[in-house]
Parts: sequence; C-alpha cells; structure tokens
Amino acid sequence: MTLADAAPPKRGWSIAHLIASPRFQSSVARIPVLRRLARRDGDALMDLVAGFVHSQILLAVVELQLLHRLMDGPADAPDLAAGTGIDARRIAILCDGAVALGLMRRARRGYRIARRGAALLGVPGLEGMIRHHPVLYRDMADPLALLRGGETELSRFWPYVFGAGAAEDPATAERYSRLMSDSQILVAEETLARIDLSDATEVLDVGGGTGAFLAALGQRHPHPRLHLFDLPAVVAQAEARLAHAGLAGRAHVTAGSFRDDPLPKGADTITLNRVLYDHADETVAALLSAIRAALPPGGRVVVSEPMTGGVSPNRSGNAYFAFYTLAMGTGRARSPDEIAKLLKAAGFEAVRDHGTSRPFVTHVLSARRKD
Ligand SMILES: C[S@@+](CC[C@H](N)C(=O)[O-])C[C@H]1O[C@@H](n2cnc3c(N)ncnc32)[C@H](O)[C@@H]1O
Repeated sequence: MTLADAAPPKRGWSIAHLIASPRFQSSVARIPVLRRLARRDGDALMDLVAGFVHSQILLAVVELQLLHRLMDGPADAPDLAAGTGIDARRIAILCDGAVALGLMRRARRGYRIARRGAALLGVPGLEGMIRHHPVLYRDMADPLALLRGGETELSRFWPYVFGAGAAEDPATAERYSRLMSDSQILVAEETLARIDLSDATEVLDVGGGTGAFLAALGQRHPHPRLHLFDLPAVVAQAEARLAHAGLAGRAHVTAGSFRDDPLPKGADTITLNRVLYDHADETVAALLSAIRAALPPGGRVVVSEPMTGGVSPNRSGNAYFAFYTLAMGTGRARSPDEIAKLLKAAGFEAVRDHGTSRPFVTHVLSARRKD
C-alpha cells in the first residue's frame, strides 16, 4: 500500500479543487486572459518538474568550461567538443539545452555566450558552488530518506561542524576553504553594504575563515582593529591573507574552538558570517552566550547569513539552504525572527534587521549586549 492509498484526499469544494480539475483547465484555455495566466503557471510548474535536469545541464556546462570558451567568441559544436571526449552531436544537445536555459545563444556559426552565462562567470564562488553540488544532489536523490533522517554524504563532507577534532585534518580544511573563499568576498561586500561598522574600535570575526570579511572591512574602514577567531586548521590562511591585504599591523588571529575555548575579549563588535546556520540551536545558544560574555555592555553582535522567510517561506532560505543544512545534518537555516529570539535569550536587545538585497548571498541582523 502506498502513502497515497493510505491517505485519500479530503472531499469538498475549494478554488484549489477547481483549478486541479482537467475540465476547468481546458475551459481556461479558451479564455485569452486566463490562458495567459495558466500558461505562466504551466511554465513555472514545468520548471519545477524539470529543475533537476536544468541543474545537471548547468553542471555539465560548468565542468566543460563551455562558458569560458565562449567568452573568447562564438564557437561551433565540433570546436567546443574538442578535448572533451564527447561527440560533437552530443555537445550540440548540451549547448541547445544551455540556449534554452538562457546561458548561451545560437550564433550564425554555432553558439555564443548569453548575458546570463556571462553573469554566472562574474559571481565569485558560483562555479565552485555548482561543482560542489553533486554531493548535495546525491543526498536529494531520495528526498524522503533525507527528510526521515539518517546518514548523508554532505555530513561526511563537512566534518568540521561536528567538532574541532575533525577539523584538524588539513585536507578537509583546505577543501572547505577553497569552496568558501570566493563566496566569502561576496558575503563580506553584501554585509558591509548593509551595516556601517566604521565606528567600531575592534571587530572580532568568529568563524572568520580565511579572513575575507576582515580584509574587506579593513580596506573599507581605516580605524577598527581586526581580530579573527577560527579553528587551528583554518587560521593559517587568514594570517597570510590579512598580511597580503596590508593589514598585518591592525590584525590579530586567534586559533581555537568556540565549543571548548573562551572567546578573546577586547572587541566592541563581534561578527558571525555564515556561522550559525551550521549549528544546532544548543550550540548557537552557547556561542551567543560566549559572545555576550566577551563583549562590553552595549557591545554589538552582527549575524550575517542566508535566512529563511519564516511565515513567508522564500526560495533561497526555504527551498535551498533549509535542505542544504538538513543534508549537513547539524545546523538549520533560520528566519530573522528565530535568530532574534536566540539573541534575546542570550542577553541581547535592540535587535535590528538590516535586511538583504541578495537573499541567496546573505541577510544581516545586529543586536546590542544588555548591561
Ligand atoms: C560556513 S564557514 C564561514 C566562513 C566565513 N565566515 C565565511 O563567511 O565564508 C563556517 C566557519 O566557522 C568555523 N567554525 C566551525 N566550527 C568552529 C568552532 N568550533 N570554533 C571556531 N570556528 C569554527 C569554520 O572553520 C568556518 O571557518
């Protein structure tokens, strides 16, 4: 017996029942205004149905570097097939799929890059994210198994979130850092565009990774001292990056785990960029309490990460990051309201939502330590 057999749909009339009726759908097709609406809904529905094929076309295009090759000018399928080990006729199938998805355009001779394809190349970290997606894709292949719990491939990919011990493996740290470092720049720029940190005297970036955020902050604002805290296997790269940005004199790096070690004192602003959503509520509560203890009264905490929409679910938070974190197995994507509650419970007040202009990149909140 399937679940559908076990739970027959409830009877009764509703707009939803009407729209779901094939008879209604064929009568709509005869009314021009409704036909346009129905067509739009139909296209959106087919995008949902075929979305996994679209993502895999994108992955193939990125793996074969086809967009990079078209940046040098138009090329035909045999040109693009050279060196790929794939037959030119099959490359043409892939390129036509990419044309349909707006990544390429047909040219007189073969294909050329489309605006959307060029934009993809301009987003730091996006190609790395697409290349990393096969891990998540395998976990999503059986969404019911994912929802029921159990071991996932993504949880094995990110052992560092389970504790500092796992992150002592330099290969893991290197893999993580490579994936994060490009998109870190994007998150840093977006965060600094939404909140003014020029008046801080010292900013401690907890889970600061390879230092992209503090480097961007230091270059934008000449005064704040910069302090980065992250796991021992991660911080070596941060020191080098901050020195390379000419910030060695203002910057300090401390290696440690916020699970086991006290956070360094001295900062009046503590930032958490893409840190909380990696962790369970209990870990977040303990981390926020430790941040409160490290700040002076009135000190500021800044949380910047992609967030869900709460009662108005959104595509990036609810239809992507919520599933990503589910597959990671430890953290969860949270709404601004949920994070505000955790902040207040840890002894913060004056929570401010600085919003987002690119929800896929980040959303920013800040709060002040209660006296
Ligand atoms: C998703 S990454 C974000 C890195 C960076 N802030 C960014 O936006 O790209 C999470 C960071 O938290 C760090 N982290 C995880 N567990 C930690 C712990 N117990 N103590 C200190 N840092 C930790 C990781 O090493 C990593 O740098």
